[in-house]
Amino acid sequence: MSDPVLTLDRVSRDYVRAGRRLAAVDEVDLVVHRGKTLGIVGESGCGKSTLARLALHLVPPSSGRVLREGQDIARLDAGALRRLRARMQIVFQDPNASLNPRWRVGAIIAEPLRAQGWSRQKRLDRVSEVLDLVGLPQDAVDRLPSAFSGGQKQRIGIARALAPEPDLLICDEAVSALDASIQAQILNLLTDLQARLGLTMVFISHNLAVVRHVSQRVAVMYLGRIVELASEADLFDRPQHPYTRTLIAAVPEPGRPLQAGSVRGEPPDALAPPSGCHFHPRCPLAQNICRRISPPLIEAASGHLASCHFPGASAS
Ligand SMILES: Nc1ncnc2c1ncn2[C@@H]1O[C@H](COP(=O)(O)OP(=O)(O)OP(=O)(O)O)[C@@H](O)[C@H]1O
Repeated sequence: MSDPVLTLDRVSRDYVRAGRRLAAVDEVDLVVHRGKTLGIVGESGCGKSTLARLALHLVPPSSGRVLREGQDIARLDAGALRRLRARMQIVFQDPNASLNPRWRVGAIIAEPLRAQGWSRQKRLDRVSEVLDLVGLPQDAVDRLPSAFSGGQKQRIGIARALAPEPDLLICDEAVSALDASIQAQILNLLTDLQARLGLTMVFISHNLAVVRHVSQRVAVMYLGRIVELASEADLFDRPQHPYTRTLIAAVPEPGRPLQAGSVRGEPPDALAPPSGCHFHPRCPLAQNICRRISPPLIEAASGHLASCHFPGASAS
């Protein structure tokens, strides 16, 4: 396996809401290897965006460590942290919200370079390069975001993220606001860029089909925890956790009727998580032990982690 670019070592992030502690991310262990894409999937509120913010050091962990190439980010001095920030970039969900409508595209893309002290000529050259990389015309530099379609705006967001030559790109619901046909174009662009630039990516989405398209490994999150982690093929062909199986069953496939109601019931309240396995109130396999004991994330099959007392079992 290639070297780790990003490591989360028992990372938790708590918030306090209504006077109570909420574990948005709960003791997560993850490694993202160089040149690979790790997909993170889960329902709204399971902690995906908090995980992205932790990885980018936009919020510090409440406990645990975030390591970049083996170095604890929290221990870097200000200069090292500033240089590191340039090397990890994020593409957001909604390009309409993340692109300043009053700035021309050239200025938007060059902004992170200005912050890094690049000279004007170097900025101009780099903007021209990244426009080519993302398939936008050179004359885009002088236009406002409003002149572009949703898919093109997301290309501008990707160009801005790529401008400072990051080695780690985090995509947080990066195609979720786009039409299906445009989603496919942007996903293909991202996989192409990854291969050409050797990027390491963390690709976050509530949409399993989208995550599958771009990821080599996939982590499934539920209420702040990783409940399953495996290669893309193992996760989809041999899911071990009942939550993952219900998510997969809900993915529409040509020729297969859509399964009604993907996961039964609503996600639990993060302020009052269920006892034992957090998934047990919605699980078709739940037994007494599931209500009492939280299952650890362990190897259910070779290289395939799941936190379930009955991995691989199916409901009869
Ligand atoms: N700043 C905050 N203060 C209080 N609670 C927060 C904060 N940020 C996130 N949370 C809570 O932490 C939990 C995880 O939120 P997060 O946004 O990380 O989930 P998510 O999976 O990205 O969801 P979504 O896709 O809806 O954004 C939620 O219960 C959320 O309400």
